[in-house]
Amino acid sequence: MYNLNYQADRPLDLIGVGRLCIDLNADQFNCPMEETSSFTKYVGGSPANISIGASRLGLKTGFIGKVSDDQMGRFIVNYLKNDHIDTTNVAIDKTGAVTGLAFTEIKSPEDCSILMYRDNVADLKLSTDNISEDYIKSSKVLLISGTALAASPSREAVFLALEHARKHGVVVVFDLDYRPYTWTSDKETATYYNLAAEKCEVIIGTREEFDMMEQFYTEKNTDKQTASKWFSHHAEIVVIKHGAEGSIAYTKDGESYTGGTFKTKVLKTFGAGDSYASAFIYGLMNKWDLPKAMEFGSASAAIVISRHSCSDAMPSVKEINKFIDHSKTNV
Ligand SMILES: Nc1ncnc2c1ncn2[C@@H]1O[C@H](COP(=O)(O)OP(=O)(O)O)[C@@H](O)[C@H]1O
Ligand SMILES: O=C(O)C[C@@H](O)[C@H](O)C(=O)COP(=O)(O)O
Repeated sequence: MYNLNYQADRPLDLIGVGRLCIDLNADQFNCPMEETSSFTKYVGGSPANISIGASRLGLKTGFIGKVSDDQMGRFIVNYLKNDHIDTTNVAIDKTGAVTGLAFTEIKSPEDCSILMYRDNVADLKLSTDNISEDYIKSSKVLLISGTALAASPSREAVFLALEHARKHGVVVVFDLDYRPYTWTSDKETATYYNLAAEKCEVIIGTREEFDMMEQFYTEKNTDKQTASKWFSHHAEIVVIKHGAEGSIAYTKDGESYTGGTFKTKVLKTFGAGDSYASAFIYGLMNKWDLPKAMEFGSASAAIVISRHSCSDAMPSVKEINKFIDHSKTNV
């Protein structure tokens, strides 16, 4: 079992911090980017997707981020507001920075990739001046994502947010969200990821993401060895995701739980991790046991990968329960 203590008096359940971007998802399937001619626009960025997913599940959600001072920035803020996400701490960049764009390529359901345009992006301009201690202490959970650590001043903003969260008993969830092209040096990447992970109660990542953090080791760690390192810091739960093979969660008391996957009609693979995280966090906040929270995460992922978008596709509790019931009656 795990031990996460949420402060009961907080008006918000979860605050996401970091990237607010745009996904431009290919309208043509089974088609390389060179031949793709049209895209549909959605709000994107891993922490944005997770926060939207959490809000759809009924968690009272806020966001700390920075958007461009243009139509794209306004589109993002309006979308969050429509999804009942508090945007009072979403700042507007005044330096002429732009919104990050993620063009998705769907060559086949198993072969998807993302082409990111992230030069001079507003999300990485988030600074310590945009971090309010009062706001952070108004939440039970703070969700951070690794990409915001890629450059200053966003990096320092996240570390300040972590400082406030630890001071005020806000449970910190870290979705590793490693995007190589936002970083310039492998060693620098691992260094900052490890420094942030030390301060978090829940760490969620893929095997490859943990491998990146462990690049200084001479031998490859097993999942169990990877997880155990963090229990000597603040971690209560470490989740290691293995794509279509499922996930495994470790708890500080030495237990581990294997999470399966649901059969689904995969349209594209991106969005799996973000939907898994939002539904898994929902389970944790409802104090479910880990197998139930992992099943809920896995079902949400199965739904989202069968749909065109990540953010817009995030399901409600009712949809996830219906999907689980339907899947169980069809095995
Ligand atoms: N092909 C698939 N079919 C069913 N579920 C999947 C599939 N791929 C991923 N999932 C679910 O999504 C979760 C996260 O996926 P994963 O690919 O590991 O994360 P990320 O998207 O962050 O790389 C998995 O643990 C699993 O539950
Ligand atoms: O995070 C981004 O900037 C892009 C996302 O919006 C995107 O759609 C995606 O890659 C989702 O990531 P995943 O859930 O880890 O597959």
